[in-house]
Amino acid sequence: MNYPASIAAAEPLEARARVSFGVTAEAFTLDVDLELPGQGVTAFFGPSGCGKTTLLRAIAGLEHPDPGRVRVGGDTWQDDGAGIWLPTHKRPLGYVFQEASLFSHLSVQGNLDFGLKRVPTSERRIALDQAIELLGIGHLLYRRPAQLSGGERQRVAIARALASSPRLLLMDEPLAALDAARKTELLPYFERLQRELALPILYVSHSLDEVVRLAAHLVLLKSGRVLAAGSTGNLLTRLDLPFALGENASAVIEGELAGIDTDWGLLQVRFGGGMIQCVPVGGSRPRQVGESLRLRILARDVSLTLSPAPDTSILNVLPAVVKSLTEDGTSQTLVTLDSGGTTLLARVTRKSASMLQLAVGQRVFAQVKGVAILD
Ligand SMILES: Nc1ncnc2c1ncn2[C@@H]1O[C@H](COP(=O)(O)OP(=O)(O)OP(=O)(O)O)[C@@H](O)[C@H]1O
Repeated sequence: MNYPASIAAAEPLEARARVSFGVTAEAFTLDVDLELPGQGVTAFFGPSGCGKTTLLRAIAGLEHPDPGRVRVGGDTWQDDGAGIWLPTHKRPLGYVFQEASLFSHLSVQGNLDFGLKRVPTSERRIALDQAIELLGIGHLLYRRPAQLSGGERQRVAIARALASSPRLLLMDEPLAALDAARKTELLPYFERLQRELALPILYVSHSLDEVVRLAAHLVLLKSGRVLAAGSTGNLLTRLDLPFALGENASAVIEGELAGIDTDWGLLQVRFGGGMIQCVPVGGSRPRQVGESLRLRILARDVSLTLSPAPDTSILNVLPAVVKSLTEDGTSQTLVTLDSGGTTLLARVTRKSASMLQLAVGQRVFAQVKGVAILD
């Protein structure tokens, strides 16, 4: 896409916001001070009512934080100290909601033109046909919103947001209103957005799977405060946060495509702990050696041995060191492992942990049964 390198998000996004509603026992206060990557997807995650939407609205200028400071792509949208407050319509942002709010009396093309008209030609950083191509809606341009599926409507809403050449894309549960099949259909488009657009995307979701798949960075909110913020991989494996002990506990590996094994149809991904071979599943796009890849490994898909088994169908056996052992109070033990600087999780039975006499600092081999490619 034609976002110039200067906007290519070298500048982090800053959001300091305090917003209070009500004065009774029901009162709610959002109080955050965040510095976020200026590129890629950052997810806001947390229980219902923790302030995710309020935070997006504060950044958009739909709430007036006091105090507040918002900086995006090197521009200041709010700074109380300097007396700066840009109203929402002056902030170059796109806002995508759960329900696509398209104009029903206009065709798809008419809706897109509306987004385009908001921006003077000199400030256009994205061409309409690029937005159309990116969201795969070229064949829908003459339809009315009522003639679109829910997923198509959402793709048009995103293309319309992009047509206004935003420097920031805000997405508030954009998949929540869609059924599972439509969600699966839409996810690759979201992945394209973050891969091909050099702008930050702030993404609110209730679905941890969605967050892990799309967001390299995560902000965990609780009761209006930031409980934790950082790379998704780091937060997922932290034992003081709710993810690691959950049913779908997992680790994320940041690696690089080292080779493509065409004989066996496998991708070879190198990371700090060695090499992982994985099956390029789903509608995988063509891959290039050297590109970055994120992999997800569920704790329940990792078993441990003290020496590599000679006869096994498991391709990925990674040397690792035990970092911690946490019993869940029943029959399971969660083992955190260091594999060349990357944290992996393994869930084994308490009995197995006892039989292997697992201890912190011990060298083991992690047998990885399943690997999912995230982008
Ligand atoms: N305009 C308002 N006036 C009063 N209270 C509000 C207002 N907007 C939000 N709240 C309250 O602020 C709190 C945070 O709401 P918010 O919508 O930001 O939460 P959320 O994390 O996005 O929730 P959900 O996941 O359910 O969408 C809630 O307790 C909500 O009731």
